[in-house]
Amino acid sequence: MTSLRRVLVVGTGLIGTSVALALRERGVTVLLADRDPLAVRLARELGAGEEWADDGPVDLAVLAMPPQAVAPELLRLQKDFVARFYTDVASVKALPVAGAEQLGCDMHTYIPGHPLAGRERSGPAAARADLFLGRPWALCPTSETAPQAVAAARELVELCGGKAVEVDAGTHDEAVAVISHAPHVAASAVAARLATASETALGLAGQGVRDVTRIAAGDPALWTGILSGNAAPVASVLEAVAADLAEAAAALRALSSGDDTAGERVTALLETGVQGQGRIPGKHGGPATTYATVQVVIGDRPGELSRLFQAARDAGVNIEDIRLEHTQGLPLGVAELSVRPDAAAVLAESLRSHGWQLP
Ligand SMILES: NC(=O)c1ccc[n+]([C@@H]2O[C@H](COP(=O)([O-])OP(=O)(O)OC[C@H]3O[C@@H](n4cnc5c(N)ncnc54)[C@H](O)[C@@H]3O)[C@@H](O)[C@H]2O)c1
Ligand SMILES: O=C(O)C(=O)C[C@]1(C(=O)O)C=C[C@@H](O)C=C1
Repeated sequence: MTSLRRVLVVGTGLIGTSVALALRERGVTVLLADRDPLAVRLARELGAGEEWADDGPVDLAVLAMPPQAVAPELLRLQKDFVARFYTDVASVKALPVAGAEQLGCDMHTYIPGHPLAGRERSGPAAARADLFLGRPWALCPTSETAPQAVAAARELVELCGGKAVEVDAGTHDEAVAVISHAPHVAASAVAARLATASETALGLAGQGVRDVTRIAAGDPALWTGILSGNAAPVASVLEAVAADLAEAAAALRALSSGDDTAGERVTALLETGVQGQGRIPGKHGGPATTYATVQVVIGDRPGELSRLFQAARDAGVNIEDIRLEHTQGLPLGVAELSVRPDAAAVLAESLRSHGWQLP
């Protein structure tokens, strides 16, 4: 078993700094590098580690930069014998592997990786130590990757609280086209309609449109790199999505022209959607759990959420998920707490008895 004592993070943006923070919490010495000195300084100030001064090799180097930058950077680091092993976190895997092979990188010490966790914000300020907790983390060893490199990456994943999933690079890229990359483009297409929507329409926006478009706020430059690095698989999924959308539009057009039978064609798509959505595994990769929700009115002021969490803790109830709905123009909102079904009544009663307002 390898033991990661010193890890170098190259690229101290959202993912690199999150990895660094998670490792620091587990007592690992973390060194930080980025081509942007401000990103390193901010990561350092956030407690993610110390600036790398090239003072002796590290156990593992984590390359956390845009996909197209991974292979050239790997070559540069390997030439300087910076680390025993190297991994990356890029959202596509065939591209950096092919690039590393073409550039003549040492493929024995390189273990390609990809944590399936992220945010729609970039940079160190958005980093979180708990970002990877319970999340899948793909590891894509090539036929040349040394078993010790795989063990080092597995230890990294474990230290960050993720769940390692070994899969080859091609299968990974096909999979993420369906579960991440095409959904991002679809979210952008829906969000693009909002760019010209009326103020009246935007003023009526509820949680639905927020849920569907959250990821569309991601960095366009980063996402152009991701999508172009997985172009063919993403194009195939988008063609299927476009065909479904065209069919739904045609059916609704027919319905509006008086063809009452066309509604069934829409229902068919909605039903397949329910089926597909239900197949997404639940939290921590286990089977999907149906949680009960408890709604609580909360004031829009500092400390209100932590008071609510404390109240749930006092009631002995674990909050599985939380959603906040803001009430426009009012200094309050509604927190929707997802809890195990058998805990919902206990939590509701306890909150009421402590003066919380439940609608
Ligand atoms: N954003 C997500 O949700 C997410 C999730 C999982 C994986 N990823 C992958 O993680 C990687 C980083 O994404 P991010 O969201 O942290 O981006 P980010 O923009 O927050 O950070 C990227 C950092 O890399 C630095 N950088 C770029 N080229 C460099 C180079 N050659 N050498 C050193 N530093 C360099 C940039 O200065 C920046 O600080 C990408 O490959 C992305 O595909 C992103
Ligand atoms: O939750 C988000 O904000 C994400 O963008 C996360 C997400 C995803 O699609 O699940 C996005 C891209 C990454 O490669 C991995 C994770």
